[in-house]
Amino acid sequence: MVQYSKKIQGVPEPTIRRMPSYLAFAEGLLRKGQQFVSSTQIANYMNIDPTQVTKDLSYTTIVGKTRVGYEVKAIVDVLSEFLGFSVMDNAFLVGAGSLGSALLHDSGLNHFGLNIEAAFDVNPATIGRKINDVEVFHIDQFRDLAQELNVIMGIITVPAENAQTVADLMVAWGIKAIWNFTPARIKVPDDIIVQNTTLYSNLAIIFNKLHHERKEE
Ligand SMILES: NC(=O)c1ccc[n+]([C@@H]2O[C@H](COP(=O)([O-])OP(=O)(O)OC[C@H]3O[C@@H](n4cnc5c(N)ncnc54)[C@H](O)[C@@H]3O)[C@@H](O)[C@H]2O)c1
Repeated sequence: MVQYSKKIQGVPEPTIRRMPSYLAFAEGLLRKGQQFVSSTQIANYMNIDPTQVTKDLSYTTIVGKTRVGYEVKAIVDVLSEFLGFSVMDNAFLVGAGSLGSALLHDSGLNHFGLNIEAAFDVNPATIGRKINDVEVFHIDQFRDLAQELNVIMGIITVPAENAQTVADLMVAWGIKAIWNFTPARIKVPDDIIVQNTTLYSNLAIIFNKLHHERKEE
C-alpha cells in the first residue's frame, strides 16, 4: 500500500478533473519504460502551463527531482490512490436500459475502482438477465441487497421523471454518493454526494463552438 496520499478535501475541482489525464499519461509512459517525466512534458501533453502541473501535483505528495522531474511510477501509484482508483468501491445501477447497459459494459469503471455489484429495473424483459455478468434485479429487491452488500454508490440511469423516486430509495437504504446520468436535478440530504453527468452538455459546448467559429469565419 502506498503511503503518499494526502486528503483530497480542499483540492480544487479543475485539479481533480485533470488528475485522471495525468494518470493516464503516466501509465502510458510507464508501459513504454520511461522512468522520469518533467512538468513541461506533462504540460505539453495536457496543453496547459507547466506551473499548473506543478501546482496540481503539489496537492499530492509527489515530489519532483531537480533536472530529472517526477518519477513516473510514483505519479501512477500516488494518483491512483489519491483519486480512489486503487480501492474498489461497490455500486448499484438503477435503470438497465440503453445507457445503463452501456455503463455495465464499460470495463473502464472497474479499472478506475468502481465495481457495479448489481443492476435494477422494472421491465420484466430485463429482470433476471445478466449484462456483462452483472445481474439485473427487480427494483423491489434493492432494499435487501443494499443491506446485504457493502454498496456506497448509486448510479441512476432511469427516465428523468423517475430519478427522484430512485434517489429517495437510494438515500433510504444507505447510499452515500449518487452518480446521476438523468437530466433531472435530484434533491437529497446535504451529506449525500451527487454528481450529475451528461454527454449532452459537452455536445452543446461543441455545437456552440462550431457555430460560433462559423459565424466568425
Ligand atoms: N448523461 C448522459 O449523457 C445521458 C445519455 C443518455 C441518456 N441519458 C439519460 O439516462 C436515462 C436513461 O436513458 P436510456 O436511453 O438508457 O433509457 P432507456 O429507456 O433505454 O432505459 C431506462 C431504463 O430504466 C428503467 N426504469 C424506468 N423506471 C424505473 C424505475 N423506477 N426503477 C428502475 N428502473 C426503471 C426502464 O425499464 C429502462 O430499462 C434518461 O434519463 C436519459 O435522459 C443520459
